Amino acid sequence: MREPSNVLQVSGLQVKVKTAQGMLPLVHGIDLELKRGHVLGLIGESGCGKSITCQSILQLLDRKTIHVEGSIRLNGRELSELKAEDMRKIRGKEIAMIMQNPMNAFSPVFTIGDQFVETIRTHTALTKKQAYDCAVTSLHDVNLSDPSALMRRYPFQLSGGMLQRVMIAMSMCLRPSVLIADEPTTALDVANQFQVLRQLDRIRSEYGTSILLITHDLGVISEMADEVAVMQQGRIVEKADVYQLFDHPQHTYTKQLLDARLTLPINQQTKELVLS
Ligand SMILES: Nc1ncnc2c1ncn2[C@@H]1O[C@H](COP(=O)(O)OP(=O)(O)OP(=O)(O)O)[C@@H](O)[C@H]1O
Repeated sequence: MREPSNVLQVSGLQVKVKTAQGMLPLVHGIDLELKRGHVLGLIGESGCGKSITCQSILQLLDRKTIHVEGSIRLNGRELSELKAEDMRKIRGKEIAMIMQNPMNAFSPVFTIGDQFVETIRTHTALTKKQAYDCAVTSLHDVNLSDPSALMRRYPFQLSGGMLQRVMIAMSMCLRPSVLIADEPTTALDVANQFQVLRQLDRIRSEYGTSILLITHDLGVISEMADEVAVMQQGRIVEKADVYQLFDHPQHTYTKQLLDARLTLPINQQTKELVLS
């Protein structure tokens, strides 16, 4: 069988932050490959550089204080050379992100409905009515009750977990080739974790979207990921197929992460729900 091609190819990504003491490296030349329709899990301790890696891929970091080097190819197109304006057109439509702090992704002065419909219409040829209908249907699919009322609310009236689900619903309408999901289930209760994972899996299987999934929950990784990259202090220390990683971890740090999982009561309920 032919191997699926890489939709996202990150090579030699370095991120440095300007400090009073000079440039401080946060990410040390990492490589990541995400295949079409696959889920790549990115795991590692808090502060190891997972979120900053994702924000670099999407060029969301402040260029005045953070310096990014390396190649980021999306469907063969080099993103690091694009102008900010061109990158804005790609973000959301071709590569989207569900943020860990979703409040930052919304403007406080417009309703969820205005922002949802506007985002869809910026990237698609849908009419206002079609965009509204798509929004309501997908909000319902991510288990948000009374979607029509929710469309009239402002971001500050929703919890972080609700806003994350609004972002997933937007992706269901936009169907990007790559979706970066940064801790998409952390802020949710068990039933909603299950619902979100199911919808992410649906985005992948129905639209062929590739997902870069960041989570501390190894139960979620074992259920969702095809490949896994393990990050430690700004470096990728191990990359493997999910079965290989769980059954035959190679790096000491990976073994420590897996051992910690055996001693912690990690989200067994979610795992059982996903498996059922
Ligand atoms: N905008 C920023 N400016 C300067 N330093 C930053 C910025 N964002 C993150 N950092 C630093 O970069 C390092 C990596 O942070 P990052 O948020 O990527 O970690 P993470 O692996 O995603 O952690 P967590 O799992 O807790 O979300 C940390 O030392 C953090 O303090």
